[in-house]
Amino acid sequence: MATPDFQKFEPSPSLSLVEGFTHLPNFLEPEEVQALKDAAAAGPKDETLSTGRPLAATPGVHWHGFPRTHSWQNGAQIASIPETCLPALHRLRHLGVLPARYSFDQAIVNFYPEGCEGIRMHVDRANFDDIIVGFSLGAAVVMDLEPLDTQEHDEAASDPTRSHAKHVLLEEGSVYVFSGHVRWKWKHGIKQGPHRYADEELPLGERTSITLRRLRRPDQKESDDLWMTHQESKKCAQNHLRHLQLVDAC
Ligand SMILES: O=C(O)CCC(=O)C(=O)O
Ligand SMILES: [Fe+2]
Repeated sequence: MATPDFQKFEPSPSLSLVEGFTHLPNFLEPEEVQALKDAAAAGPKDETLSTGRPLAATPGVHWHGFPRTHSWQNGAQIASIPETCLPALHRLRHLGVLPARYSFDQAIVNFYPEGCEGIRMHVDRANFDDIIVGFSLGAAVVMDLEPLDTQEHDEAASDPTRSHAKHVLLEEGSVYVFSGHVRWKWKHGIKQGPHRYADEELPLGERTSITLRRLRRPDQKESDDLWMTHQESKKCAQNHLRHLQLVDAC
């Protein structure tokens, strides 16, 4: 794979529509897009496939919306989702978009069939920590962002230079990062297609997103590894549970 050109991806303020939101179009190299598509097509290695959106409060890779029972192609030389995401996560860390020593332990692979209803406006659950990273594969869509606070909403709406809702074009290979204000104080969602962006109708097609998260735990240890192993993450979760039981018992 070619050496990445970090200069090319320098995040500029114009890429941040809302405080805490970073959008990096074309951030993934074509080889990375292909490797992620292959990993998504191969399906879960040993993780359970879910069709709805359960709590997903456990570490590992969770698969949502896949139309078929998707079984790992045994013996295929295909890297796992976390392994495939790592180079791009390293670049994000190098650019300062991800803080040093912040690690992930969960990925949600969402499949959106062509013309599906998208994903309703929501704030990502509080059992996930401050930073959520999303990779886009397949058809381009528009993600809507809207403040939760009606005051912020009204102020923005009365200022002609700011629209109360923001719209981001998520093309294949783009990466977005939610943290801080936008993570906790804004909601986001994707409407049913076809979408319009800059007066053009976007072609319909299937799309897969991969969002990387970290389960929130008070005793979270900092790590140089970008992906916390299952074992470490499980130990951390057990400690958290013990901590909660102790608190409950008091
Ligand atoms: O498909 C996307 O990029 C967004 C997914 C999302 O918001 C979620 O899984 O919470
Ligand atoms: Fe979300």
